[in-house]
Amino acid sequence: MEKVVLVTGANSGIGLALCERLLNEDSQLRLCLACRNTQRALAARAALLTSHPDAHVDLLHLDVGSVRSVLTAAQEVKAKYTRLDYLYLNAGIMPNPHVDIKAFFSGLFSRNVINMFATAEGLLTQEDHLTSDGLQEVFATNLFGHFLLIRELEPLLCRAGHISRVVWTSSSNARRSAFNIDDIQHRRGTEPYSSSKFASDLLSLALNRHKNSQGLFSSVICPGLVMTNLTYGILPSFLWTIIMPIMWFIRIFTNTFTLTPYNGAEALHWLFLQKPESLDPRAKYHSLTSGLGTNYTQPRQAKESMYCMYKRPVHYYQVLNCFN
Ligand SMILES: NC(=O)C1=CN([C@@H]2O[C@H](COP(=O)(O)OP(=O)(O)OC[C@H]3O[C@@H](n4cnc5c(N)ncnc54)[C@H](OP(=O)(O)O)[C@@H]3O)[C@@H](O)[C@H]2O)C=CC1
Ligand SMILES: CC(C)CCC[C@@H](C)[C@H]1CC[C@H]2C3=CC[C@H]4[C@H](C)C(=O)CC[C@]4(C)[C@H]3CC[C@]12C
Repeated sequence: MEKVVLVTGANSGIGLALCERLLNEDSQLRLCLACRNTQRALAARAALLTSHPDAHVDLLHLDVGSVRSVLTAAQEVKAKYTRLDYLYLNAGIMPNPHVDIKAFFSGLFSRNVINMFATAEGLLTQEDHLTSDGLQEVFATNLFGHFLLIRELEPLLCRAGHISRVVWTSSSNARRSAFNIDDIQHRRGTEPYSSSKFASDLLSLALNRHKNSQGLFSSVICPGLVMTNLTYGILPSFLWTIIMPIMWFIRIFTNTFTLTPYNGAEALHWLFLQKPESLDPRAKYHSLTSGLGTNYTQPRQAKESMYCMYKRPVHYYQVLNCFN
């Protein structure tokens, strides 16, 4: 049977670009687009079939922010497929973002300017709210729904004699200081996005520790700064019109400014081609684009502070397991 690949948040941005790239790589794939909005999912499927008329593209209704939806979708996947080779955990949100304009202008004239553009450190806060399950929405969507999905799909992901891969779309905005193991939903802070992305890095480490022996391998990537619905939602559109030429100019000097979804999907695509044994479970794989527009993937080791947390991933995994 053909390889089966499931992508969450596949109807736009980096997820959709990844699907296009995977089909360019292997037109025999069985691709499952897991999306919450049926109309947008149908449009994405139609776009993929226009460029790959013979492709197998299935749709799965999945709202990763809803526990019930994840459980139902997982049942459907188990009933439909006998294998699952790649699970791309890409859906993500950054609701009600606020840019600290003062921090932006002081960063602009500091030595930290490149880092500020690459990571948005100290620039962005969000207003989170509760889902109908009573969870913080960013935690539920970016992390917990995906954790639950992996757990429910274990019969397909952890099979004797078979290798499966989980790939998280994390971010360079993931910050250890935004994460608190005693407040894993980030109820008390203003940087739920940073917290949820750091948590996905931590969970990936934990998954490797727990599941490699059962044939499941997890990796995290950072797509760089990509212009998608998520980024466009951060500023009013007229501001983006003014800023965009500057962004393309900075791109010449800054390889993390991947800018297009195609470029941003580079590391996701690259991981698809790698053998899991050759990967570093502690690295984050970055999509990068050179000034001349060449795409490449580079592993970057987590900071020392992450290693200090190296015992914590297991603890975090246990906390999540007890969560529901
Ligand atoms: N753009 C960037 O610069 C960066 C993005 N990322 C990460 O990349 C990933 C993809 O984002 P990007 O392509 O930029 O943005 P998009 O907004 O284009 O894509 C996000 C996707 O996630 C889906 N999604 C959101 N919430 C849910 C949900 N509850 N259930 C199912 N699907 C959902 C969206 O569906 P819908 O259309 O229904 O909203 C959409 O398909 C995210 O995890 C983001 O955090 C990381 C670093 C940088
Ligand atoms: C106040 C304006 C004149 C200028 C504001 C610029 C900002 C809107 C952008 C500067 C840096 C950008 C980002 C950096 C990192 C991204 C990160 C890796 C991610 O996961 C999601 C998107 C970013 C936060 C992105 C968003 C726009 C900026 C903050």
